[in-house]
Amino acid sequence: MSTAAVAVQGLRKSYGKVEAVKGVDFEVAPGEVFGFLGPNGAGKTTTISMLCTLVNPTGGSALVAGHDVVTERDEVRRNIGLVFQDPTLDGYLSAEQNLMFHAELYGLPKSTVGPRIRQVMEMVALWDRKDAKVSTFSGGMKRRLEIARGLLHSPRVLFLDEPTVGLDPQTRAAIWGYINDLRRSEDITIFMTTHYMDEAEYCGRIAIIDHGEIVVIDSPEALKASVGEDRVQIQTGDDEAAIAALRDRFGLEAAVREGQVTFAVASGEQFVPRLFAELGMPIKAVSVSRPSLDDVFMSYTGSTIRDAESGSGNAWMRAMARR
Ligand SMILES: Nc1ncnc2c1ncn2[C@@H]1O[C@H](COP(=O)(O)OP(=O)(O)OP(=O)(O)O)[C@@H](O)[C@H]1O
Repeated sequence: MSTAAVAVQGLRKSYGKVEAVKGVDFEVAPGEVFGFLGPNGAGKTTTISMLCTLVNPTGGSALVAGHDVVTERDEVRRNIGLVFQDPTLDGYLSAEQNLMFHAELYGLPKSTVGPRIRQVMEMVALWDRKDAKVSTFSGGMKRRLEIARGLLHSPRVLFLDEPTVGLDPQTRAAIWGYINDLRRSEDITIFMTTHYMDEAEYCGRIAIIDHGEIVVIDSPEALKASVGEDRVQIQTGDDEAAIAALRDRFGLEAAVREGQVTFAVASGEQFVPRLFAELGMPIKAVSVSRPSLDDVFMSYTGSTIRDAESGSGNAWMRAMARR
């Protein structure tokens, strides 16, 4: 039997003709923070829903905490905590009452419930608001309370589906502070999905998922190192002419990404003086950046995550991708 916290083989899910997840394989080690990174519609929620036993797979297999998600659903559920995109807290109840309700659902021993509720609420800095109605909470406070609730029964694996979606940058950073603290204080594995690049940086390893398939799995550092080249973006008066000039004069393939002519070169800063001297047309602005997870995503899928979400990733860029 696998000792992995999560072990997935050939997992698939189709909704009619839509193949939401096309056969994914991966393992998550105990104690790891593992992230699924991909644009909206890539299949992240469907995968996490299968692992949490909320959706039945069409094919393949998955073990969570050593239990099969199809044949041992109750065991899986006892061993996992869930924080999903849509809040499921009861606004009419106080924060503490919401957690008590959850404790009852999970049949936690009465003697341990009080101290454990206090412990998890302190973890997310909400103990002083325990008697307040949840309807008076901000979005960030609700998400923190959901994380506390997800931890209440001491799960071995905590699943977070887009844990900071819709929150402002400061609140997102604070939530990540709590998640990192809890990883140190609780013996727990975290599986999360995100379409935020900066959020993926918090993960020990990430799987990039696109159109229902895992494109690559590695640590954020290794993925960035694998891209190697810098990203250069320029603004000129004529994007088409600039793309043609880059191809003709430098042999570079460029495309308009997020509104700017974008291409990759080995040493961007050294290339810029040549660009100004030899492009043969005025350049209004230029920026050079080291490979980010954005570039990793683009390199492996042929589209930036934002363009993929707006549906403007094109076939030409896909052809350029490494696959
Ligand atoms: N219940 C369903 N019935 C039909 N199609 C579905 C259903 N759930 C998901 N899909 C489709 O499966 C694909 C993957 O959706 P999924 O929600 O897993 O993506 P995602 O990466 O989690 O994106 P998001 O963050 O927007 O939820 C999409 O094409 C979606 O329209």
